[in-house]
Amino acid sequence: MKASIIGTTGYGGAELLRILKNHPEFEISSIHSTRDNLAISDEYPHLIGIMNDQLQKIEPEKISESADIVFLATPSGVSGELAAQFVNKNIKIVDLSGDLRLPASEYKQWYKKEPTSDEVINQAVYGLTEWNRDIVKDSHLISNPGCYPTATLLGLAPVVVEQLIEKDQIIIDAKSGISGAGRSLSRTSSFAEANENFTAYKVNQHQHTPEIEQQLKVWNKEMEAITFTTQLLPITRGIMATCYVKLKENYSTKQLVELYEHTYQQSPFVRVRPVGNYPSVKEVAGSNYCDIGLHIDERTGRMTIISVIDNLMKGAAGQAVQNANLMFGMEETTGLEMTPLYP
Ligand SMILES: NC(=O)C1=CN([C@@H]2O[C@H](COP(=O)(O)OP(=O)(O)OC[C@H]3O[C@@H](n4cnc5c(N)ncnc54)[C@H](OP(=O)(O)O)[C@@H]3O)[C@@H](O)[C@H]2O)C=CC1
Ligand SMILES: CC(=O)N[C@@H](CCC(=O)OP(=O)(O)O)C(=O)O
Repeated sequence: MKASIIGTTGYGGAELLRILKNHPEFEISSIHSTRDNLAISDEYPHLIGIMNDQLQKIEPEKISESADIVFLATPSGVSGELAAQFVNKNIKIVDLSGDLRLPASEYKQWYKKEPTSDEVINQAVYGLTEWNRDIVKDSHLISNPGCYPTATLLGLAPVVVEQLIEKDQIIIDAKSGISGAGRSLSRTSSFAEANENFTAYKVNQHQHTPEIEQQLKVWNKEMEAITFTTQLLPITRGIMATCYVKLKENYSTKQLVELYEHTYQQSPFVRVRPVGNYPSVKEVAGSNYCDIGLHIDERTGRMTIISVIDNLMKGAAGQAVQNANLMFGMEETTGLEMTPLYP
């Protein structure tokens, strides 16, 4: 199967290259950039001797004639326009941006950008793979989830689906490594500002808030607004979402660990930790795993759920390929069974 990548020079694009270069079924047929005078190894010297392909112009007509799938690793605001140019062509599409995840009116409110048309958005299937395998398989257009929503939703799903928690008491304390902000330079992600620092940002205003709420409502339409805080960790990769929920009845930690194990027993990329064991971001770095640990505080009736992913893998390119695998009838693990890079 032939795959093209647009936005190749970004971090998500580079991670797609790393995965697809070693994928047994996908072959990278073309890589694209707005700067088509470069070879990818000019932009990324770590690829010298591995991949020296020339970056090409972004020409949807040509790409859809030569590839079976295109990955849009482009910024929000750009991806939607590109998706609109591919949807009626004979090519499958996986978009890594936020452009297709929300209805147009809500997108405008949270992203403060012009949305693409509802006609395109409505064709997209939300690619939270573990919960949407059946619709992902039959889709031609995938809206890949955001990095924070992936960690958060996989952590919350079992207790929301089983309706074990209060509908208006979810608090999510989330932290991301700096690669989550992409490769462009900015003051907040510069070394001097981020190193040995720890900063909260977009408090109660993060664009992933409605994406999380929307999916919680799919699982249980009674669910109400969440409290969501995002923070910048001085590490390169990794997200930890610590979720606090209020249980409706008394359960032991062991009972809920068993529920999580049961829920995810057919999900090779979700690893539930045993009682008393909590994951760290390093333990999933470079891999497509989402590791989840949990504990119930019997004094307060609250449960703490700790969910970690690598933002560039399960939070972006890894999940994108997981979805692409299903779209072409492959095992979802194909080309994605990397062991985490440790230490
Ligand atoms: N980083 C992460 O952890 C995650 C990222 N995402 C999403 O994935 C997408 C890619 O993210 P990331 O790789 O981090 O971002 P980067 O900023 O690192 O890269 C984005 C790339 O998009 C290309 N681009 C920029 N403007 C345009 C344009 N007008 N037309 C076409 N291409 C353009 C650029 O390539 P060039 O200059 O070569 O054209 C750039 O390298 C974003 O939508 C992001 O929100 C989702 C989950 C996690
Ligand atoms: C650390 C950091 O800055 N992360 C980014 C994640 C952006 C992202 O993934 O954007 P989408 O909305 O397109 O998914 C942020 O919090 O905005």
